[in-house]
Amino acid sequence: MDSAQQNSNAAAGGGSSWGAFLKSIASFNGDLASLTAPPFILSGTSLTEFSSYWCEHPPVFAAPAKESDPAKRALLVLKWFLTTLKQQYASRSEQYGNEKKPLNPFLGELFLGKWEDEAGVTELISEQVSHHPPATAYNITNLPTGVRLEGYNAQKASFSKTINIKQIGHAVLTVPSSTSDQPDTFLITLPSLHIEGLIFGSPFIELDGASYITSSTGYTAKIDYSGKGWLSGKKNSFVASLYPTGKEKEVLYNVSGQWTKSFEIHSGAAKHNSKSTLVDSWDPEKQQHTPLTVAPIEKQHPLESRRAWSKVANAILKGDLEAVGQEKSRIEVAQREARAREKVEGRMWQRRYFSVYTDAPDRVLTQLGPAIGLAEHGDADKTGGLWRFDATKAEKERGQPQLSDEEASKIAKELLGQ
Ligand SMILES: CC(C)CCC[C@@H](C)[C@H]1CC[C@H]2[C@@H]3[C@@H](O)C=C4C[C@@H](O)CC[C@]4(C)[C@H]3CC[C@]12C
Repeated sequence: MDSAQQNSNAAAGGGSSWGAFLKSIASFNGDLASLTAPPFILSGTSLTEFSSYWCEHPPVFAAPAKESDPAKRALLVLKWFLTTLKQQYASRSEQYGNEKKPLNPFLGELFLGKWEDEAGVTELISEQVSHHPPATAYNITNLPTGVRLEGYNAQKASFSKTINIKQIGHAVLTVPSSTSDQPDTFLITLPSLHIEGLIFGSPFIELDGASYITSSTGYTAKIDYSGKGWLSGKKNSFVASLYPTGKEKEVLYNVSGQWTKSFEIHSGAAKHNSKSTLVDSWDPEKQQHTPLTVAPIEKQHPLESRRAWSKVANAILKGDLEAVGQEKSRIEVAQREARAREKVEGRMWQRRYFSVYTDAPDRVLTQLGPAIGLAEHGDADKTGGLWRFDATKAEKERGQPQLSDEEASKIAKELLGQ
């Protein structure tokens, strides 16, 4: 019996808590962390890890740096964005047969790693920068080309027929220019999503609405998402177009397909137009992905995700729900105590790699936001601030010596109760 069948039996009431879970969803208050999900839905992976989904294919991420024509560069950025969707939104359901509920990161949680392949070294820094409201910030840099993605996001959930999730936040891709000192900047919005298959006990993600990428060189891409029964009748479908900003009808390239399967890029407004030619295509089945390298757990900082959550993750793997509860609550209690100490001592938790951008207004949002409906404030009130990568802090972190075992144990005790 495969996992979808098992879940479906569970959903039919085979002694599982799925029915109770569905009932609890119906009275859902919008707080995803508060959902008590049945064991098969629990994941031992924290949301801070999800930032790595932006770079499954580093050569595709870095490719825009080698293109000097601004329209073709914008197309390469759109292509890279589309190639990330499968891992971002379908990797758990493809691997396990159903979407899973990730671990809710604690403030200061880190996920650090790097990819090494023909694109050279690409570094990932992901940090939980806010707990109330929860927000994760990330910075990904391809060292040889300097192509850099930074962003932050939070999720706002609501219930209407199913769980609907709006992503708050945005990403900024910087691509060094071969002709000018000023790099090209691409402002990226994030798609909304909802959960399908809840009733059958095998939830999976479907994207909806539209998301945008707009560039400082004057090009905008609009991506329209649809599921089964909509535009193409196929799940995970999308159509995208790239046009000079403000001239939506003057389409230079159109892209269509399924973000979980393959897609084609054609010139002009329509795929089947006699003047349109096939420019490029992508089939994830035919592509190699580069695995992310993460330090072995014992070498990680105590606040690094896999080390901090290792006991919870092991308990989830064993299906030992009592231990899951105990280990999670150790972290939660220690975190509450840490916040209380900070309050008494009149200090704030220091983020290691990101700072709230206070020199308002933000240059990128002011310049590019209006073209795609993003406000200057970047929804900072819903993400605990407008977060930007702080290179000075990162440099300082790099210079830090490895913690001794005693120092690591002290941090783990004080901040994680371990
Ligand atoms: C399975 C369900 C019943 C429980 C709810 C789980 C819910 C909190 C999870 C499910 C999918 C998660 C999305 C995920 O698809 C991908 C991303 C992209 C990444 O860049 C940022 C996080 C985000 C939006 C996840 C948030 C948590 C979601 C909605």
